[in-house]
Amino acid sequence: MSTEQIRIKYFNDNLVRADKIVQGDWIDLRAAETVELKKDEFKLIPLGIAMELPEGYEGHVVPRSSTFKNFGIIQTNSMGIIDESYKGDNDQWFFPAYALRDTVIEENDRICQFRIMKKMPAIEFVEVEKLENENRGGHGSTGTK
Ligand SMILES: O=c1ccn([C@H]2C[C@H](O)[C@@H](COP(=O)(O)OP(=O)(O)OP(=O)(O)O)O2)c(=O)[nH]1
Repeated sequence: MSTEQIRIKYFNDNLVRADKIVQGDWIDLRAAETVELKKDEFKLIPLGIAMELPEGYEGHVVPRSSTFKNFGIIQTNSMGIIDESYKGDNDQWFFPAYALRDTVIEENDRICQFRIMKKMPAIEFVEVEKLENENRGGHGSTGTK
């Protein structure tokens, strides 16, 4: 299995470096500085990294499952999308955080995780009057049991 190389820049000398990972694992990301949030406050938490993603890929950033329990924050965009073009020298990744309680996130706390994904193929929309397929029904149409 081949290994992809990703050029990464760190904005903070103290930040724990990302490890080489086993195929398929998500990669944890860390707060690059200590951030204090009051209940109901919103802040962008810097993740202290910028990357040049492999051509044709984008990055997906989501919270760790323990993030809310540990820090009382949720990610306001649910999932962060890192565009392939977001690769400038100052294109630092960030985590948009909303606090549901007073909290402190310490430098190097692992608050989220990411993976790279192949970008969608080019798509062209073709407008039609009818789709001519059977209706599946939605919003609970298959029941709960
Ligand atoms: O959680 C996130 C979401 C985005 N980004 C960075 C990478 C992304 O490429 C850039 C722009 O994000 P997006 O396209 O989602 O933002 P937008 O609100 O559409 O702004 P823009 O007009 O800059 O595209 O911000 C992050 O670091 N973390």
